[in-house]
Amino acid sequence: MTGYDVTNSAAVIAVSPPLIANLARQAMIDEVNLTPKPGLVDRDNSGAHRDMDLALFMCSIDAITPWFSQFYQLGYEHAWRPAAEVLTIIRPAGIACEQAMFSATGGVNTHKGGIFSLGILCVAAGRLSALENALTQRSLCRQVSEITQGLVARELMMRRHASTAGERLYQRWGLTGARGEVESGFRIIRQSVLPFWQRHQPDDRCLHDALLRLMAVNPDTNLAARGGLQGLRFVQRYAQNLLLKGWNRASLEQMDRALIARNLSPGGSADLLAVAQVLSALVY
Ligand SMILES: CC(C)(COP(=O)(O)OP(=O)(O)OC[C@H]1O[C@@H](n2cnc3c(N)ncnc32)[C@H](O[C@H]2O[C@H](COP(=O)(O)OP(=O)(O)OP(=O)(O)O)[C@@H](O)[C@H]2O)[C@@H]1O)[C@@H](O)C(=O)NCCC(=O)NCCS
Ligand SMILES: Nc1ncnc2[nH]cnc12
Repeated sequence: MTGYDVTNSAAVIAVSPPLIANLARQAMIDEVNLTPKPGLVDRDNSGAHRDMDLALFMCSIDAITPWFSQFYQLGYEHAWRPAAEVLTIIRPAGIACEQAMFSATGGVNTHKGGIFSLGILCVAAGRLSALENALTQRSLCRQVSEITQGLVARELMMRRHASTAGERLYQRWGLTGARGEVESGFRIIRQSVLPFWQRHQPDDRCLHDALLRLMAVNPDTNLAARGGLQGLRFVQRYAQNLLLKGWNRASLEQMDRALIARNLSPGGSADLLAVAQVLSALVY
């Protein structure tokens, strides 16, 4: 691992990956393999992307997921610190993980948001474990929110010059993107997805339903970056309509064609689907 060498950290213990790291890896694999997935990379096509495919996503996942154990370990080691100090401590590892992703993908941004959301989740799990708190949906999301409190104000509200898509979209339309979702403790997942998680359904139908529920409400900065607020609303309304009327594989394939034709990719909702799958494995 270049850039951020964790092997010299005395605190790093050679242990099997913690449960949360394994859950996060499996969730990333299940997300990209879910098919069809409107506008997104899946087993059938690359959605609204010309620079990535399923194989590239698997390379990205292999590069990223070893870091999840490091994130967990960092949360564990620094559990004695106030939550407000943790993000500064873990950011270098997060950025190093992004670099590992870019090295594996030849510079293509496959999982920048996924690294942030799932990475913070792993840090929070390590922190809870060190404090001997039970790992539940509520305790984990509360811990995620505590670690990132003030992130939107610090990094979006007070920033004068935008350097990323997310920062530009905040200045233009007030969209808080991944930062807002994480700082809320994954509110959209807690309120719009987990209460409806259909465990008794076949896996694909459960994940498709969850993805539509995310698309229906998530202010996804990827959609806004590609299609403006009109593009974001188009996808939200389309998903709301399918949830209202009922959907099947054919209607998802039709939505896929509609989003591809408009160059719309709900990448943020794809990341949140992986987060939702991890949380669904925990008790409430
Ligand atoms: C905190 C950062 C990650 C913020 O980055 P940024 O300033 O860019 O802000 P956002 O746009 O808000 O977020 C970046 C990615 O997060 C995903 N996302 C978007 N909206 C949401 C949402 N509402 N909730 C959750 N997540 C959201 C999305 O990521 C996915 O889409 C990307 C692929 O799609 P694509 O359209 O191809 O994207 P591009 O390549 O950029 O466009 P094209 O050029 O192809 O047209 C992919 O990243 C998916 O994951 C957003 O893109 C960052 O600043 C940061 O701090 N990073 C350091 C890491 C860190 O701190 N880690 C700590 C934890 S260990
Ligand atoms: N399957 C997918 N396609 C495009 N962007 C994504 N970001 C996360 N998962 C994705």
